[in-house]
Amino acid sequence: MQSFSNGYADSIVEPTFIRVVLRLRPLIGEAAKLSYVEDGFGSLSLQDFPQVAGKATFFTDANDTNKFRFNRVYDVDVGQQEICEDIIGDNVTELLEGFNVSIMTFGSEGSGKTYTMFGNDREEGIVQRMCQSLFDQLDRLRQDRGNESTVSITFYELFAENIYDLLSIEKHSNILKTSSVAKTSGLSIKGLRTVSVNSVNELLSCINEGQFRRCKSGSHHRKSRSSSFLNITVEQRNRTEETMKHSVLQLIDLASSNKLDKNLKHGISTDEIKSANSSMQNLHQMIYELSDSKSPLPKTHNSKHSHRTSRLTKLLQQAIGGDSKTTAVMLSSTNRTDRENTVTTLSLGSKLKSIYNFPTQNKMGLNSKAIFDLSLKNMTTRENSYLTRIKYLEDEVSRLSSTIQQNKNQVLTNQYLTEKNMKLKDQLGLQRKSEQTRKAGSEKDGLHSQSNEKTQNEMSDVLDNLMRKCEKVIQLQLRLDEELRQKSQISQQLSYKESKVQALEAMNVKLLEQLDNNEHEMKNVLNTNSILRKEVEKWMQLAESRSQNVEMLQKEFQDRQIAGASQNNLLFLPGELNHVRDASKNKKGNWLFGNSSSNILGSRKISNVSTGSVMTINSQESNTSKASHRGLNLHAVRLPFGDENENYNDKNKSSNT
Ligand SMILES: Nc1ncnc2c1ncn2[C@@H]1O[C@H](COP(=O)(O)OP(=O)(O)OP(=O)(O)O)[C@@H](O)[C@H]1O
Repeated sequence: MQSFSNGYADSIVEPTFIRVVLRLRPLIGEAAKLSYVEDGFGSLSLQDFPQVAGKATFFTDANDTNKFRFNRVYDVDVGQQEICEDIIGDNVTELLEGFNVSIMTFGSEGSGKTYTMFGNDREEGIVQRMCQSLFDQLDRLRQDRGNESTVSITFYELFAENIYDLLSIEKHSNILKTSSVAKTSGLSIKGLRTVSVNSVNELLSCINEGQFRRCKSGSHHRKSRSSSFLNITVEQRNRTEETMKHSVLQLIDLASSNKLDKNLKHGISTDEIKSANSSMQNLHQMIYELSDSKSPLPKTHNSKHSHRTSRLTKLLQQAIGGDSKTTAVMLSSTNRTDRENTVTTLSLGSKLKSIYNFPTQNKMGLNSKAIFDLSLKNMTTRENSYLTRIKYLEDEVSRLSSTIQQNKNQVLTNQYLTEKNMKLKDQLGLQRKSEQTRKAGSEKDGLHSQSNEKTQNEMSDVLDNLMRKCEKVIQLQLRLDEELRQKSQISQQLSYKESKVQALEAMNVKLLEQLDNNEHEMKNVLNTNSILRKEVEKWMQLAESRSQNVEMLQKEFQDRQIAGASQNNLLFLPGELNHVRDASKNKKGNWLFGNSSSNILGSRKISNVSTGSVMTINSQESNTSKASHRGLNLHAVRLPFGDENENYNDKNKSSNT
């Protein structure tokens, strides 16, 4: 490879081909797919494409007509991250070594140029990833080698051969003036804003601002036909090594390469369509010319001439055939209906791949004259940018001061009118008084002429009229005051009532809470009651069954006692009790009757007898005793219930013993 000097001491120029990669865009919806074969070595063959409209010039190789060669082909299924990282590759490192770097996207409408360069809401593009990598590496160089660096950017778009500043501080950016640089066949843009940034966030927010302005500046076709140029300038100084590096990263999102039909409506004027089409045509032509030139010599007469045809080609002077390390990203559709555009893109890509660039390492000794020239140039650019900003701010200040002045004048006029009004009122009062005095005087004297009297009468009428009006105004004012007072009273009452309503509502809430509590307690009591009721029923059933048992036992006992008595020959004289002493202590029961000799005479159920176990009644005292029983003691024994029987048996036993 031949080397050339670029004019700076120690700078080496190494001619190198532009790196060209191809990204195939996935199909949208149900579109029919172009059949192609990617051989894995950067060659793409279109299978169903023998020729397009006879444009054999599109083919890269006369013997191998369908083959287009690239440095790499990314098929439809390769993701954004992998593509971006591969494209960025060593570019940031080379930039920081002092080489200018250019990356440009190229393709027809909707092929994914902006998506690949700037990404979208969900995925970052080349720009974001490169900016991050740039600041990461600058940080590392500062820490490891003590490099001091400054980063500044310009961001503009070219639409229909007009340049607009995307970082302009004006709301609507104007067309910027340009002048050709004879030496380099490049373009100098006047009044372009340069912004210095200190962090990746500052840089990205500037870029987002510009990109937002570009997308919002008009119809989709306007954006599609515009090319954006993002230039990031990096300056690094190393005081230990006494070197300085200066490099520019150019990120170019080119306008769509397909022609726009000027007979259709696109939301842009016919002139603009014409200009955009011819601008793109010039670029295609330049690419063909440069690729045909087999000479690796930089800046030949031909190459300079090729760049001069339009502003677009002049702006691409550094990237195509210039001093940049350039990567061209060709974006292509795989849709069968886009075949013609695809072939154009593939052909241009193949052509670009055969163009020489002449990357130069811009590294200088710190004491060299070049560094001062460069610093001077940078300072001039910055000064221009500051001057533009200062001018804008001055305009703003003067606009605001004139608004303030207008407001001030208005206030002064108001003050003046109020004062004048007051004076007139005073004058009116004085005139009225003097008129009254004069009237009184003239009545006294009777010397006034009739005409004077008439004038005076008229004046006095006018004055009266005015006074009446004034009085009316005063009355109206008073009425207004009164109404206002009433309104304020009503509003006070209303607020009082509102507060009362609020208090009542609060009370209501409390009462409802209490009611809830009571209901809850009531439920608890009812539950307890039902449990108790069940208990009582259980106990009653138990009592019932016991009383049945007792009755059975009692009966058994009675039967046994009678049987026992007959066995022991116990004899009772038959008797009858009908005498009751204490009714409250009486109990129903079966009683045995007998005489003092313990003979059971009989058993009888009686209703009213004392609960005492044994009653002894002298039959002689009894009113009801029968004659046959007189002189005998009658014993009556109540047969006890249940457990009472046992006591009785015990007693009986003890009395027997
Ligand atoms: N490889 C891809 N994968 C997924 N979506 C893509 C791809 N390429 C492009 N798109 C989507 O297609 C749409 C058009 O892409 P983009 O705007 O990047 O195209 P363009 O070439 O810049 O178009 P134009 O020149 O008209 O401005 C966008 O919504 C984008 O997100």
